[in-house]
Amino acid sequence: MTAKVIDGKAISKEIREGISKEVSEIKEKFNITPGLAVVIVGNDPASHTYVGMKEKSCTSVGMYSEVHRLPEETTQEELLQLINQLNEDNKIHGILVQVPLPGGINENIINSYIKTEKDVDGFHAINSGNLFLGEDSIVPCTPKGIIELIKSTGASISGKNAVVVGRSNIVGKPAAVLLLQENATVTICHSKTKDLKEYLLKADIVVAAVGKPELVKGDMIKEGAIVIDAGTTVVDGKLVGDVEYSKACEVASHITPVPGGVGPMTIAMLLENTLEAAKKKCK
Ligand SMILES: Nc1nc(=O)c2c([nH]1)NC[C@@H]1CN(c3ccc(C(=O)N[C@@H](CCC(=O)O)C(=O)O)cc3)C=[N+]21
Repeated sequence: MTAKVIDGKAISKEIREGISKEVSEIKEKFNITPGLAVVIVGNDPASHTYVGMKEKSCTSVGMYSEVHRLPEETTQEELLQLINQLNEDNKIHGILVQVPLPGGINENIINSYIKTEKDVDGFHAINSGNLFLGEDSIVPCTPKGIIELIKSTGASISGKNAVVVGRSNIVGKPAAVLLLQENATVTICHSKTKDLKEYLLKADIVVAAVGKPELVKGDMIKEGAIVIDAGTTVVDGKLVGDVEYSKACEVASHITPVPGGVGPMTIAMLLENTLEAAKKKCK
């Protein structure tokens, strides 16, 4: 079997075009321009690249974008002050604080200060709690994009064995909850899992989100599985996923490439969440 490539770049482009149309409509009808504020603290080059991409996508669909680049030595107190200011700013419908944050700043405390309706990352405890409960919530961008990519294959998720590798709050855990909501049988594997291969060989759907280059080998994948690779590690200046791509292509039915898979969808979902947040202000 040679896997079909799930083209995240093309799918996200279509989504962005739809968003762009909706942005023009609400500008015209309600005189509201959806606005996103991104906050980044410190000098991590990869994080600055991602933030630059978010800014560019935002303006390309006609949204308002502002980026706050803060120095490494920013205190939690100073960051909270900025969040409060953005919470009160009517131009801003979405606030995203890029993670990881420098040591000394508690991510969960920062996220808890963001107004829940502006929490376009879906990291606030109220949003993650509502997601967990199956209530309406803002859904974290990467996991939301992952579900869309799986659905783009036309396969149904219900009743499938899904294995999520990784248990981060931003990808693994919420991805597992969303898959469960779609009625998959979900297993979460992580660094302490005894025999990763044993679990993976039963998986009809694999979501790899650990950030360990090529941890998931081709021979760990079941014939015909759908493989979603959310890993993005830079190795020798090149972006590498969590899946041994060329080998996995020989067994999977569908697979996402890195780059060009989950990454662009994450940004499309961020725009979608920002648009939704702005639409709540349209009356
Ligand atoms: N509060 C917060 N929210 C996030 O959503 C968030 C974050 N912090 N911290 C870091 C991760 C990472 N992330 C990516 C987004 C897009 C690409 C992306 O579009 N990548 C392109 C290629 C990029 C390249 O070539 O370097 C691709 O995969 O095709 C990657 C990674 C969002 N994150």
